[in-house]
Amino acid sequence: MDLSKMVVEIASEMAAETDRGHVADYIPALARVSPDQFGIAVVTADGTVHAAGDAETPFSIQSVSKVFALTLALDRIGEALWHRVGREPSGSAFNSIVQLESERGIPRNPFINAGAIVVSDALLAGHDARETIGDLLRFVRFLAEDDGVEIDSEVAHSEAGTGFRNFALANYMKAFGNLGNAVEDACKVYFHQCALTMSCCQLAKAGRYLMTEGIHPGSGTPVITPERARRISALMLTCGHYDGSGEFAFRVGIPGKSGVGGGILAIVPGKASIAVWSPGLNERGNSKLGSLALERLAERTGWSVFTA
Ligand SMILES: NC(=O)CC[C@H](N)C(=O)O
Repeated sequence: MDLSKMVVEIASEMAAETDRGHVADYIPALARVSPDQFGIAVVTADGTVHAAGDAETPFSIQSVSKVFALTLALDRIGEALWHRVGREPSGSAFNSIVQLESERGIPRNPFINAGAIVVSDALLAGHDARETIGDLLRFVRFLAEDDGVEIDSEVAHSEAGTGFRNFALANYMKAFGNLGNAVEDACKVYFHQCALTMSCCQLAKAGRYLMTEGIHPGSGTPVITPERARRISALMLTCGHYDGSGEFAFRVGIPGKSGVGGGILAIVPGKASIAVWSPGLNERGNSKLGSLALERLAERTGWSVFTA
């Protein structure tokens, strides 16, 4: 299998697609991004990077960051985190508030907005928001082995200025006693983590620890236990695309986490860490061409968590 050729082919197929979805416009700073872009990067177990298209262009990783925040939170807080956030797919939109009322402020999973705000709150644990944001940035730079990873403060402020739904989710959970810190601080951490800016190459490198059962390939040190790495991947498969998670699992068959910036991080255990990016989204807020590209890559490589 010639992966380098395959990613180049997929990138040129995506360039020819005319139906590219719609760029997220509810965050003003994201509305300006051109939908014409597409990038793909595949890092294999031996460390080789196969990339094509706009694979070096930085983009706002948005909800893909929920994977890294969850990893850090599990490492810091451990299993106690699961008292505050569930592990079930929500079947609802990523920013829905509906289930929180009958489920008493406990979000269904860490990959919807409400769940990620709880994770941000858990990471804060009484620390200063700036310090926590700095910790997250350093963690992602370490994972990617790249100090060029940045947080785009314009995106973070743009989102804070229009993030009424996220503030509503945080306030609602605070009312149920499921937020230990001030709503403003938990949301500040959340908005800044969403504003992490990475290229496909950086993102695929950052995701390698999930391909290698929790080991950071650069240093050989554990980022997280093998059991937790498997569980994070399980959550990516069941919850990583919100109410489009079933469809993604059906079409692609590997764990993936999407973000409204148009990025998706996908993991083939033991084989590859993949990042795709195209800013146009489908009706569930997942990258339209990113999903299509992963479907084609999975088809052509035979990669799936359902086959040996
Ligand atoms: N699905 C997403 O990527 C959502 C993240 C975005 N920052 C929001 O809170 O709305």
